[in-house]
Amino acid sequence: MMILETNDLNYSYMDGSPGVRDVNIEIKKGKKVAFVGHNGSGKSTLFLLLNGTLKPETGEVLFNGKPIKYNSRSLREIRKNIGIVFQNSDDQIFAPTVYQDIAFGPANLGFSKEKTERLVDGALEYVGLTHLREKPPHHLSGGQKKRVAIAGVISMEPEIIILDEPLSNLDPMGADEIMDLLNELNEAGKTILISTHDVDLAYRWADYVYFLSKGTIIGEGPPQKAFNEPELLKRAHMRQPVTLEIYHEMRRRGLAVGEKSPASVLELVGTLKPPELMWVDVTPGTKVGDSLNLGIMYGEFAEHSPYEAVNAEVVYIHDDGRAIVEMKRHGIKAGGIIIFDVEYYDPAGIRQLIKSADIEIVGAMGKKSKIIAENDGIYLNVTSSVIDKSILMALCGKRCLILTNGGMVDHAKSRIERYAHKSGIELNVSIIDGSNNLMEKGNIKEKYNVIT
Ligand SMILES: Nc1ncnc2c1ncn2[C@@H]1O[C@H](COP(=O)(O)OP(=O)(O)OP(=O)(O)O)[C@@H](O)[C@H]1O
Repeated sequence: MMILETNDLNYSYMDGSPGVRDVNIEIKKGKKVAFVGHNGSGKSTLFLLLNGTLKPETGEVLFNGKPIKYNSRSLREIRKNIGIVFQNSDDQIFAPTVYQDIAFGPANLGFSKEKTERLVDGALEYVGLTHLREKPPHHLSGGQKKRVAIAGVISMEPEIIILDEPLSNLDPMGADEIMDLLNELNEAGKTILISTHDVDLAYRWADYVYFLSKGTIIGEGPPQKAFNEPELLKRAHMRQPVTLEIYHEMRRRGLAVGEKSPASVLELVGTLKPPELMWVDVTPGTKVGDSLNLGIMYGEFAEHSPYEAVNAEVVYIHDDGRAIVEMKRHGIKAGGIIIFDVEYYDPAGIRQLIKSADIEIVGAMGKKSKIIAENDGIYLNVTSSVIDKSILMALCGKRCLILTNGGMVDHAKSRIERYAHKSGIELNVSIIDGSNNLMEKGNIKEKYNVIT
């Protein structure tokens, strides 16, 4: 059964502006869905209809199979279960302190003072804003305000979270943090809907995409299919995502293999076809006969062993600092990834682990892990797209540590397993959590024979 669906939804504004027309959508529980469309295409109107803020002229919205009724009881249930985060946080945040602002929702639902306090403090911790509990929200940065607005919604424990343009006005790091948070909420079972003009974001993030134009759904599907329809993109006033554009260009030049469009940089790298002779940029002083390290080949490209390091011998140096090199391969072992559940964190243990397992790359997913690492002065090499970047590093022989917690531990494991299954590469992966005593034994390298 669908968690949220609409039947022939129609809505026009009082002044006659058409909001949405004949909209039919079906959202499965636990999915990440993006609504992509030009300015004024009806995304915000649709979102307000989905959580009962607007009442359709005709058609219906169904939550868990039941049509929304526009009486106060039904609307209360809907607003509790379908939280909406507005595009402009200032439209949502109004109380004198961050705490009071987040408490507004649960208090309005009639929860006791104790329950409200527990929910608000939980939400504040989740979004990493506990230290700003008593601050006036209008003194916060754009990214912090966005997190207050998200905390206000999650404090009501909704099943669905809708975010209208969640990344507008955020800098790249702030945007990564919000997406990280949304992925964490999704891993915890929430269904997440966003609207966006950002095709790159919709392409890499969503499980399913709807394209809107002039209030109507003009196309839909999994991103790898929908974004490969040039006519649809044109009608939606959208362009192709950069990853896809590069992939198609590489294919045209015979540099990529495989039929399935890559969804990420990781998958794009997987399509690369290895030439035997190639041009590369070289540093001044490089001589003919020098050896360069170019990365790793595997699967159908590895000729003699499961993984092959590709070195290249310089055979010709051109005046402009480029050289022609000839590929030389030798079999090696790929690196590995340790997933560390920070619920079982202790500062001395983690430093010992980094040292004894020769960890070269440390990444953190989720606010809690980042705060723990920051407080302990642990340098984080990677803070966004952590799983994919760790896989890329492991493929180049590096040893990586991912700090995370909660549902993200299993998510990281299954993402790496899925990659290993699809690509046929066996990556060395291990989890450190409460179920093993690796941290206590002192000699992690021996106990932890995964990374060698
Ligand atoms: N309060 C309103 N009163 C009258 N017309 C409105 C109102 N809000 C939106 N509209 C109109 O409804 C149509 C859909 O607007 P909507 O805000 O839903 O689009 P959108 O896709 O969210 O746009 P954007 O990407 O710019 O946020 C537009 O023609 C818009 O002018």
